[in-house]
Amino acid sequence: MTEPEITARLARLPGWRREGHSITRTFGIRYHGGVAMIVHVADVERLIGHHADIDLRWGHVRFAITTHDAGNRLTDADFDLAARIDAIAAAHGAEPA
Ligand SMILES: C[C@H](O)[C@H](O)[C@H]1CNC2=NC(N)=NC(=O)C2=N1
Repeated sequence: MTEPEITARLARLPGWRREGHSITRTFGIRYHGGVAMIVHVADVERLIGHHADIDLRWGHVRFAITTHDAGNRLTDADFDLAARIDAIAAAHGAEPA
């Protein structure tokens, strides 16, 4: 993806931000709720064949997405997964953090 493409896709995903060659978002959620949310995300990841780097902490969970197969560059699949994570987060009552 070109830089203007990345900027345009990111603008349509409020809450996600660029961190180097990844896009990231943190949600507030209680620890065990975070575990349940991650299981749900993992099911969707398996379906679409694309996986986030996930960091679960006490009270929040952070997702970082890049395409490893493309040499850690941002691709369409990253933004697709981000939108799916937003939907799952909403279903689990996760708060924007
Ligand atoms: C064979 C399989 O599709 C690849 O290894 C997939 C799996 N999930 C992946 N997820 C992410 N984020 N980047 C990848 O390059 C990637 N590659």
